[in-house]
Amino acid sequence: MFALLASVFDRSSYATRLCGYGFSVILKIHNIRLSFDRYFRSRSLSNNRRNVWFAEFWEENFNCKLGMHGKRPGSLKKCTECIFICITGQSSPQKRQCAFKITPVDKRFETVGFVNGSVQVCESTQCCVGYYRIINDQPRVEILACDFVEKSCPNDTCIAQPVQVLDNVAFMKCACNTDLCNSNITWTSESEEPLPTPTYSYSMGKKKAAVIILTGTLLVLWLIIMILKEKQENPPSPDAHSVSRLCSCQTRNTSEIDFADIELQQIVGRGHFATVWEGKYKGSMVAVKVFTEGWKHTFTAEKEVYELPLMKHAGIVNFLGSGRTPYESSWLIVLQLAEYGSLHSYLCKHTTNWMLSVKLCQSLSQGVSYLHSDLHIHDVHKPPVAHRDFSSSNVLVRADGTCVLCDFGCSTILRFCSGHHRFHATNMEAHAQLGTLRYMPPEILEGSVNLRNGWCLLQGDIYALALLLWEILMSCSDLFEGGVAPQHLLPYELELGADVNLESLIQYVFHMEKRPSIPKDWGLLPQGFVLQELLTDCWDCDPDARLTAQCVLNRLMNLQSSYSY
Ligand SMILES: Nc1ncnc2c1ncn2[C@@H]1O[C@H](COP(=O)(O)OP(=O)(O)OP(=O)(O)O)[C@@H](O)[C@H]1O
Repeated sequence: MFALLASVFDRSSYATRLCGYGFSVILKIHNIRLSFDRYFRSRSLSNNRRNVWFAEFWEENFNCKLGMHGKRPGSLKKCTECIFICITGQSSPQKRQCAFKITPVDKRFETVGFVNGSVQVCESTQCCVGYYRIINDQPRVEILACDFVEKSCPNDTCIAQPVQVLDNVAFMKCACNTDLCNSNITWTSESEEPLPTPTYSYSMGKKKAAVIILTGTLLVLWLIIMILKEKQENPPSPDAHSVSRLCSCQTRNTSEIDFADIELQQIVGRGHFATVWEGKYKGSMVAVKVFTEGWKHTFTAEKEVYELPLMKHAGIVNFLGSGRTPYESSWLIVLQLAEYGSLHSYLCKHTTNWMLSVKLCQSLSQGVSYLHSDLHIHDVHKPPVAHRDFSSSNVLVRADGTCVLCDFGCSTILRFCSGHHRFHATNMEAHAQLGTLRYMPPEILEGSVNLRNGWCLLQGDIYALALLLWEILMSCSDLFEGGVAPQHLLPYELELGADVNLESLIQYVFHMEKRPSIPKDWGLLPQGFVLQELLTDCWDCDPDARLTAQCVLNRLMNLQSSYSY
């Protein structure tokens, strides 16, 4: 009985808000309502799968299929909790959701929020709008979307405003302030009364233009005077320019490092583009990445990522500055030293226990989540960055057992500058296939994605993140019978050998949809199923079905609190 009521309430409370159908149960007794609220808010995709109404609700609203692993028929993607979290914006579930539909002629509304199928999550407004064209006295949907800017929209249903005639076409507009309220237009008798067609005489237009030009000129003059005055009164301090403002193309000015202040001691790593030294700088141990002449573009690309605003984070290796060698033939990036070196060398030398594995996995996911985040703090903007070359050689381990991300030479900054669409990959390298072969997602191996689409690049990172999590978990002795973890292997090393080639990877990962094997021992462990599900949801062959890094982190947090040794 309770379960039945639960499903009814579950459906009604969401359905009336999201779908516009169903019914509401209003419980008068406050305490009962509170406990009902608590119960229903605790329901999620992972703990409510037996509730058939809930499943139906997810499948209908997010156009996905529940409980599908491996192959999926047709084009339906698998439902994940992140479908909801992604469309509602990772960190702000209270963002307004509006029904979304646009005609091909007006694409401006695409940019005012994140679009997922027929739903748009508004970036900066609480108002949904609907524009209907009146054809043969019938309204035909022209645009359903979030409003351009925050305007007043006091109604919670989309009540049609009186008909307007523009360019001999009759339009009707409505605006409202509840989720998906613009999917239905409400008619009133006044709506049918057309507003007088705005008519502008030529002379009126000219007068108006003159007034606008005059006001504009005065305004610009006033602004110039104010800026000059401000500059005279407050000369810029060195700090005032440490973060440039307003546009996501802004960078942080960092200090040039004088090579004479660095004492190189020993080589700690070599990559394709650079040699990394352990050294001393101003009394602290640092890592110095030295790029030789031919790799200036990689140096510049990597430096650009480190110099983005708000890039200081516990999950990203700390960038101290950059410089050149005395004879100007090499470029340097100076970084905080990660005491254990790369994750790969760490896992080759150590097995871990459950707590340490969770710590490594969590800090790694935290770093990826931060790197992918689109952050606006006051007027400073950190755009999302797709790493594009995750591997256990490009993740470092610090002395406290946490992971930090490094090596941004292949990364793509997903700019949002004037003239570019949201999440647009703007650098030339973005269009090339980059990264370490073994960690490339199937869609990139096979070449079936548009590499200009920033979202696809982020989804590619999640696939590689899954392989990294697998590597960490495979070294966890608590996850194996007898407490003995196997020798560390790279992903697909067991199946395809130490030197994988493109053809065998495409065949195995893309056509056969195979992934690194998950030990049978995990089936016997209480957390084994959750871990397996986490990995399969991240390396899913359908990139849209993959979790976001924030979801991965949330799941790992739950895991840590649920299982301890
Ligand atoms: N901050 C650091 N602290 C300690 N070791 C580091 C640090 N940065 C890099 N290393 C070591 O140097 C190796 C190479 O570094 P990195 O991946 O940045 O170079 P790369 O030439 O860009 O490599 P790739 O071939 O992966 O592109 C790492 O795998 C790691 O072992």
